[in-house]
This record gives sequence, C-alpha cells and structure tokens, in this order.
Amino acid sequence: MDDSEKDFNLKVVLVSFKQCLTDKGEVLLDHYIASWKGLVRFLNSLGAVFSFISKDVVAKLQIMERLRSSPQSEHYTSLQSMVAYEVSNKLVDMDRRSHPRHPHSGCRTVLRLHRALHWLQLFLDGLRTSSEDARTSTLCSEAYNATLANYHSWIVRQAVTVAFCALPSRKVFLEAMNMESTEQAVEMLGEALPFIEHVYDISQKLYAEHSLLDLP
Ligand SMILES: CCCCCCCC/C=C\CCCCCCCC(=O)N[C@@H](COP(=O)(O)O)[C@H](O)/C=C/CCCCCCCCCCCCC
Repeated sequence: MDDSEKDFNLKVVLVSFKQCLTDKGEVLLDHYIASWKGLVRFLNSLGAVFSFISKDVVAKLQIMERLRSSPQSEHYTSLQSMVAYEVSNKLVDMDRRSHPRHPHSGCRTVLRLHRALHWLQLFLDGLRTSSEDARTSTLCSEAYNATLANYHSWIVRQAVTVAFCALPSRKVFLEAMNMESTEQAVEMLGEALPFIEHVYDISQKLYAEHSLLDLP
C-alpha cells in the first residue's frame, strides 16, 4: 500500500453504502457511484497487478456518470427510476445479439457492479469471521467462485486467480480501516456489512422483478 493512501479510510468507504439508501428504500445512484469510486481507490493502492480489474470498474462508473450528466439525467437519480425508464423505453438489450442496440444501458452496467457487490459482501464477511492466520487469497477466491466467477470467461478467471496471490495479509486489510486495533476493525466490518447487504438485497429484488438478472 503506498504512502498516498495513508489518509485513506476504508471504513468511510464501506459505511458510505449507507448513504445510498433513502427511507423509501431507493438506491441513489450518485452515492452508489461514489461508494464504488472509494473502493476503486483502495483497489489501486494494492498495486498494478489489480489495474485490469480497476480499469473495468472505472469504465463502468464512467458509463453511469455519463448517464447521470446526460439530458435524461433525471431518470438516473435512483436505481428504481433508472430501471423504470430504461425498461419502459426499451433501452435495455435483453438478448445476446451480434449488434446490440443499447450495449451500455444503465441496467446492464449496474448489474455488473451489483454482482461484484455480492463478492464484496462475502469477502468482507470472510475477513470478519476468519481466524488471524487466514489467507486473504483463499477468502477472496472462495467469495469470487461463489459469485462473479459464474459470469466470467476462463481467461478472466485465470487472470483473477493470479492477481489474488498478490493480495496483502488479513492484518493489512484490517489496518486499512484505520481503526485503533484489528479487533475494532472486525467490529466495524460487522457494522458496515448490513448497509452493503441492504443495498444488494434491494437491487437484487428490483432486478428479479423485472427479469433483468441475466442481461447479456
Ligand atoms: C477490508 C477489505 C476491503 C476490500 C475492498 C475491496 C475493494 C475492491 C474494489 C473493486 C472490486 C472489484 C470489482 C470487479 C467488478 C467486475 C465487473 C465485471 O464482472 N466485469 C466483467 C464483465 O463485464 P462486461 O464484459 O460484461 O462489461 C469483465 O469481463 C471483467 C473484467 C475484469 C475482471 C474482474 C475481476 C473481478 C474480481 C473481483 C475481486 C477483486 C479483488 C480485489 C481485492 C481486494
């Protein structure tokens, strides 16, 4: 982890998922994008071996930012308004086609991040509940195999598996939360995880209701 990340507080990023949710259960896209940007910043601090992953996330965040600053921006305030707008205006490619008409719909783009949020949820839970000497590469692979790996090609899975070997130790991850002790960091993960789970569960339900969970 380089010096430029010293003032970076992972706890702030994880808890920021709380701000994504309104009292009515809407997922606010500006906060969703901001939370992901914080995660990317952390990922970048782990070294160049992860840059192919952060580039993919950044590209997806840029798509969402373009939609947020487009003339249709009002429809991209929340996940719910985005789904309603794109589905009712047929802006989502539902089938795999050689010439998709809307290859970068918001629904498709957020779906990729949503699946990655599931990985994050499982990985953080693994960090939280594992023993001090647990290997982060194992925790990360287990979370990955249960989630994102199901949607990735063989070549991506191989590259990801190699990158996992460069992960820092569990202690380093917990120290990145800038808490006084690793015990407090574990406690903080327990507090932050429900926010991430809540965002994930609401998004999952919304996508399922509109049959959007398998968008190509
Ligand atoms: C206290 C611990 C805190 C941990 C904080 C972790 C911060 C992690 C930040 C980002 C996580 C990675 C998000 C990956 C999004 C992947 C989206 C995706 O599935 N993209 C694929 C499909 O896109 P389309 O082609 O359909 O547009 C794309 O093919 C993938 C390309 C690159 C590979 C993505 C690998 C994902 C691996 C997830 C584990 C990341 C390990 C990070 C280690 C901390």
